[in-house]
Amino acid sequence: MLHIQHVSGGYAGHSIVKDISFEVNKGEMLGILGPNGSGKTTLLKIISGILPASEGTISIDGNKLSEYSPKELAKLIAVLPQHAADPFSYTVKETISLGRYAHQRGWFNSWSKEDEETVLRVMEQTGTLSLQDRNIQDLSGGERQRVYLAQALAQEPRILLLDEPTNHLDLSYQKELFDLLKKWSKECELMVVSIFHDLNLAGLYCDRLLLLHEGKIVIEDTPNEVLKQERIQTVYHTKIAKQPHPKVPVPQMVLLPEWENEQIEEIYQVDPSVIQASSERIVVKTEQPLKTMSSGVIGSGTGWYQNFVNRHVDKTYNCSDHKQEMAHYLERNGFLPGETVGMMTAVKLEDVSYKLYIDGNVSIFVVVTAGVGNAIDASVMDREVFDYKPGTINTWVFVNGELSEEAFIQSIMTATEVKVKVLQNEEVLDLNTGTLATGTSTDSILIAATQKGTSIEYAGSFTQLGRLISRGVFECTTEAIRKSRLRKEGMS
Ligand SMILES: Nc1ncnc2c1ncn2[C@@H]1O[C@H](COP(=O)(O)OP(=O)(O)OP(=O)(O)O)[C@@H](O)[C@H]1O
Repeated sequence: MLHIQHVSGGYAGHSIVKDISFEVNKGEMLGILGPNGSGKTTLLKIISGILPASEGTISIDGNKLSEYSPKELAKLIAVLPQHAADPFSYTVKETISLGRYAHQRGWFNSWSKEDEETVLRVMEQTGTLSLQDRNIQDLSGGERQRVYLAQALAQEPRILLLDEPTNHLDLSYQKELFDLLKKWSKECELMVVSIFHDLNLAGLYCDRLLLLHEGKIVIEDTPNEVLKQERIQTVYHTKIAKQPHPKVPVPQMVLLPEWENEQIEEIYQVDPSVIQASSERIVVKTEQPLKTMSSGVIGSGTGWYQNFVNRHVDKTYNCSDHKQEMAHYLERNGFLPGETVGMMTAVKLEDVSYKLYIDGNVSIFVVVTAGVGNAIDASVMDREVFDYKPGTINTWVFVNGELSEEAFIQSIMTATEVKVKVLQNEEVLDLNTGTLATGTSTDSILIAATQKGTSIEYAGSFTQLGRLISRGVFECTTEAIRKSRLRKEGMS
């Protein structure tokens, strides 16, 4: 275990880092964060023994750093410094082989089979094998960085200290490097202490993070605890937002640019002028992207979208990969799938119902197409499994306002509750069970907000927005169902 206790130190009698205490266990990765000049490199230099600590103790497995000989320390600790540059004209393999120095009994003629195998292995792991005969000075910054990492790994240290190791690396090498370090730290019980400027990379790979500010520890804890929006904004003096990683349970921090504020002046409204309805599709195309939560075939989940397409398909529509087919359809018709939410319906689109609803400084634009031929009662558990059928109720609610995450979710709840009520009022039945239907098997919903203007925290049925959604979805869904039923009756 690496144990740092009340360590202070700096340059020429002036303390840069003050009263630092933390521990790193075997197999653990600790990330050091902090703004420029907060003392990260100074702390790393003190841990490696390059700079003496003016106060406090550093010990490895219970023994103080000062009790180890320089050669013993060189076996224990490897350092990958910032902007490593080599004035000598070595080949890549020679440079990496220098990492074996501390393992050799005498410098001449003592190159062992184990040394050779270790160097070959780390060259393979760091992707430097193909560069082995090149001169280190002829490499790109990223290639050189990998060579120095290989040199540090060839040392087979117990503790690896890294100062911004991804400095010159492109995205794929950043990921590869940390995937490798994570694996090594666990498998070889390596203790890794690394400085990061990229908070997201640190949050993704480190077991714990230490945040430095003006030479002192602000907090040392798990990434989720350290990466709090307020704290990072205060320490880094910049506007950021925290959000969950889409795949793994770690936080991610995103920068909020200044132009985000500037655009508040130009408030953009979504209203009936943006709709284009034909028998083939209903399109809402907005001037600016809207923050969207939806269950569309394309563009589902949360994102920013500018085109909203409800496409008519025949009742017999059957496709093994309807997502891909829909993406091709959108592309063919000039909509970029990355900017579009796409839904399908077998309902005649002439029966669409849409309207703008305004209450003071909040307004919503509701668009509903509703076919109830496939209506089902969702409370009936034991039913035969249906194939995908596009006869459906598609509900779009565009909000002119800035919605919180809660408001997005509550908008979906409110709209769904109202839809169910409309189906009851209209006495729509599940044809299989004869009970009142709650929806169809393929209903889709979309809440899209301009994220400008009035800030809206909540959208439950009792709030201003909730009441607008209740009224809008109630009226539009009722009208759309009636239109669709009338058409069917007219046809029969
Ligand atoms: N050799 C030195 N002599 C005197 N002062 C130094 C020396 N090296 C660094 N400093 C000062 O110590 C302070 C901390 O520097 P350090 O390099 O540790 O910060 P850092 O957090 O690593 O910064 P960065 O993110 O910019 O790399 C800075 O004010 C710096 O000017």
